[in-house]
Amino acid sequence: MATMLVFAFDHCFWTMDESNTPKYAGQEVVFKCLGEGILDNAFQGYNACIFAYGQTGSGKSFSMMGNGDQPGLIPRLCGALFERVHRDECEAHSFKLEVSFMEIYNEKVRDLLDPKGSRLSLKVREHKVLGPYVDGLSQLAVTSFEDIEVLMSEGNKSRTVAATNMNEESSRSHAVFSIVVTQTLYDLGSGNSGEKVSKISLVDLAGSERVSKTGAAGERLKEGSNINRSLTTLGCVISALADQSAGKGKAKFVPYRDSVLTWLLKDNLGGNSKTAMIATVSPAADNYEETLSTLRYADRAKRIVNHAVVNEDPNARIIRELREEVEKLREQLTAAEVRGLCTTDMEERAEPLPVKVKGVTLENTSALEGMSPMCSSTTVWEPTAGKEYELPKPLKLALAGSLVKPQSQAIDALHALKRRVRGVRRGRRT
Ligand SMILES: Nc1ncnc2c1ncn2[C@@H]1O[C@H](COP(=O)(O)OP(=O)(O)OP(=O)(O)O)[C@@H](O)[C@H]1O
Repeated sequence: MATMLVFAFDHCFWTMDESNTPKYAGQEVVFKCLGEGILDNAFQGYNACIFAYGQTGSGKSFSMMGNGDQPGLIPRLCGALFERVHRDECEAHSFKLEVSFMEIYNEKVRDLLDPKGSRLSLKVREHKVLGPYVDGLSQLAVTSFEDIEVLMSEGNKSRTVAATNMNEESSRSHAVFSIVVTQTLYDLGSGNSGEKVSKISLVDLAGSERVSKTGAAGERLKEGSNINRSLTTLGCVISALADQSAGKGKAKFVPYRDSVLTWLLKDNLGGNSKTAMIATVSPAADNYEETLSTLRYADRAKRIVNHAVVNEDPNARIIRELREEVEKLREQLTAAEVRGLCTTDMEERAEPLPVKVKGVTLENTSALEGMSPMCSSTTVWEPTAGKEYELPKPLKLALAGSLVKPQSQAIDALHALKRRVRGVRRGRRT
């Protein structure tokens, strides 16, 4: 009897035949599904990560980097990142973007953006607060998408690739492309500022493979066993974290340190990061074992629950909260204007007042239902009728039979906001 295996996933992208338009999910579709969410998270101040896992030749590099005609997630993300930066940049909000690109080859870290082009391996160290990091890794400031494009292309050229039986240009290393986005928020009134930092890590893993299939010998064999070692450790880390998330082994040891890859991705795998995994599988007939193994990996990874937090300092948090409040108030005011509901009367009233329209007093203001008047304090302009109605003071309009006072609520909230700002400033002075 056939066994049915069930695997969980969030999206499935079919990329086998471009001519099959209804089914085919191109690079743009993958970006819209995964990339845009990751970008939103990063702008909110969360760390974010996408990593691609799969058998050699199954499309990891294609998904992450793509090619000239079909750019993958990394270039699309970078393009969209700059679009948003240019849209949001203003006097009260500035951005700093820094890029690094490294590969982990035979358990050693190499800087793919080293200006001197040295192939020296760099040391991994641990910071008490920030966790594991690569000592001496270039972190280059970029101000445009073109800057990033140049760095990407330089880095890709330096990557260790080789031909195997299964892929002419097989990545023999794990590549980690990172962008650190630092947002500075300024409170123009008080001159205070705060920072929000997020790190986006985009990881193209080396292919999982069976030595017999890749035809590896000599140097390729050594690479292969190191690749498999780090991917096996990744599997163990994912399993331990999945068990922890399921409450099965709270104190279960997570072997992050058993490979450089898992050590450096510690936060992305089980900590402060919103992480997505792309599992690539190939339709070739004899790939059953590899496909099964990839799906098992992905299924376990999906069970991990990370605990991401917004990386912001206290000043940035206060400025953000105040801005959110101002935004909410603006929305309330706009909604009031759009719905034509306004009041010059700050006091609560249970009943609508009679409204005088061109000398005629309307006892029931629901007669104005369906109109969309634009209000000033004493007149109502009804654009479709081309008429201006004069209104007595104090005034309150009730459309659709309901009495609301959005403007007064908004003003109350603004007063509360001002009191809070004053309180914050006073608190900071003392
Ligand atoms: N969805 C796809 N559409 C078109 N071409 C693809 C697709 N996926 C992969 N390819 C092509 O297949 C070849 C192998 O893909 P790729 O290099 O991305 O595999 P990989 O998983 O990164 O392999 P490795 O682990 O050996 O580096 C490349 O020439 C790539 O352009």
